[in-house]
Order: sequence, then structure tokens, then C-alpha cells
Amino acid sequence: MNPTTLNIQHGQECPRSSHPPALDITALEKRFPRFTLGPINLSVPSGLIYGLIGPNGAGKTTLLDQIFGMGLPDAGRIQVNGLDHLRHEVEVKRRTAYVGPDLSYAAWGKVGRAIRFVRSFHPDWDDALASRLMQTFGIMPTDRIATLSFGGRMKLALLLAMAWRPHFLVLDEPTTGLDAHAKKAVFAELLAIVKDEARTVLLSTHQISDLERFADHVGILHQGRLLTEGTPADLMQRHVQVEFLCEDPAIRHLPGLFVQENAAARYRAVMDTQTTSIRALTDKGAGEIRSQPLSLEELFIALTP
Ligand SMILES: Nc1ncnc2c1ncn2[C@@H]1O[C@H](COP(=O)(O)OP(=O)(O)OP(=O)(O)O)[C@@H](O)[C@H]1O
Repeated sequence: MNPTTLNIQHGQECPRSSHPPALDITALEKRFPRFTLGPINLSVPSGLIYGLIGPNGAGKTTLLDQIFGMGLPDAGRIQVNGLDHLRHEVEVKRRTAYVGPDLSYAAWGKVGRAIRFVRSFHPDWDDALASRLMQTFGIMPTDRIATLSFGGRMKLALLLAMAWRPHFLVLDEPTTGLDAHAKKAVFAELLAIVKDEARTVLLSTHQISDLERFADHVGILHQGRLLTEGTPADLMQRHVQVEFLCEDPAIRHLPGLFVQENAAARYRAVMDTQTTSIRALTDKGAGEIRSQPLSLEELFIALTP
């Protein structure tokens, strides 16, 4: 990660990089009979860890599947490292590793066989890194995959994805089933990966505290839409919790105000200070306004009721 910054989107500061964005999504839509993802617009600069959070069913897996090219979008465009993910599908997949929720590697029998199989597809496979990851994760080539715990299979999946040093690592809930030691080791490896500005990690998780510690950028997805995104610090600075009295019920429609509780004229809400202000509240007749900062977890809960 490079310390110099560049304003690229929504007024947030992003690392300056000579590389094209790792991911550039424009007006992406994917429609299922009872769920629509998008339209999503998102630009992820190269050389950072981007964390996607959202409640169950928000569309995180659907979005990551689309990025990796599983299923066609109904509208919009996805570029990975400047390459269109449909027109340059082979090249995009050559650069992208994906770890999804389906961890069925049992057919390979032993860990060593799975490693040899995946290694044969990747000229950039790094034997030293694979050995180190095996040691860190406590898995052995002779381990039978069928006898690995869920966490053990997750570690194997991460090893198989990381050891060929992909440009773009897409991880769907990679820390599910991992104990605190393994989780720390995984994030240490992910941080090491993005020290190389050409490499990027995009992950979805329900572990908001992990993102507060390790992610450079966080996006909050809700009901198929990206509600807000930015660095964890920016997101927390940008939003405040406000309590106020107001007789005008129309105040709940003020853009940038997310009402959490309302009893008679008393409101508790989250305010996006980039969209609205205390002044806008008073202009609408609000009084006795009190504001206080939010944690990322509180912001997530407030924005995704
Ligand atoms: N192939 C499909 N056909 C129809 N609906 C689908 C399909 N795949 C996903 N969906 C629907 O899309 C919605 C979003 O699902 P998705 O798995 O992307 O959510 P998620 O944010 O990853 O959830 P979770 O946190 O629970 O893993 C859900 O309502 C799901 O039922």
C-alpha cells in the first residue's frame, strides 16, 4: 500500500497506484425471481484489502460470483485489472482466485494431491509460500481431506488460492470456521499480499471487527444495493448518531438521515454528514439535537435494519 492518496470516488481518499483499478463495476444488475442485485457502481483500487459487509441475503455472494464470472449479469459491466470480465474471461480468471462457500475437495483424497493438482495449472505457484502456509495453518500433505474439520478445509482452500500469487483474490467469508489464531494468520498473509501494489483482496465477511482492524476499504451492501463505502475511519467520521425532537414527520425523509427509532416527536437516527447536516435538521424544525460518534458495527446495524 502506498501512503500517497488520490480522490477517486464519493470524495474518499484512496491509495494512489500506477495500476488500473483492481475492480471497476458499472451499473451491474443481476435479477433473480425474488431478489435483484444492483445497480452497483464500485471502483476498488489495486493494492488494498476491500471488505464487503451486509446482512444475510444482502447479495454479497451474488456480487462476488458475478465478479468471478459465475453466471451472466443482466446489465452492466465488470472490469478486473482493466480487463472486461466477459470479453477477456480467460485472462481475468488467470489473474483471479476465488474461495467460495463450497469447500468440497474430498475427491482429491489427501492434501498433497490437491496441492499438486492445483499447482499444475499455475506457473507462478510458490512452493516456499505453500510450505509456509501449511505450517502456519497446521495442515500436512498427508492429511486426508475428508477428515479435516470445516476450518481445516477452509485453510486448504485459502492455501490453494494464495500460493499461486493471484493478482486478485476474491474470498467469500474466508474466516468462517477459523479460530482466532488461524484468523490472525490469514489476515497477516492478506496484508503481506497487498504490500505488492499490483495485488488486491476483496472479501465478504460478517466479522465487522476484523474489517475495522484489517480492511483498507469497507462497503456496506443491503438489499442488493451498496449503501455506503470508504475507509473504516472515514465511514465512522462521516456518520454520527443524532437524537432530536421534531414535530414535522416529513423529517424522516430527509436524504442522509436514517431513522432508527421514533416515538411521537422524539427521534434517534444516523446522519450521513456528507449528505445532510445539523443545520438541515434545524431548518426542518428539529430541536434539542444531541450527536455522538458511532462504531462501524453500530453504523452497520443502523444502516441495515
Ligand atoms: N441462483 C439463485 N436463484 C434465485 N435466487 C438466488 C440465487 N442465488 C441467490 N439468490 C437469492 O439472492 C439473494 C442474495 O443471496 P446471497 O447469497 O447473494 O446473499 P449473501 O449476502 O451472500 O447472504 P449470506 O450472508 O446469508 O451468505 C437471496 O435472497 C438468495 O435467495
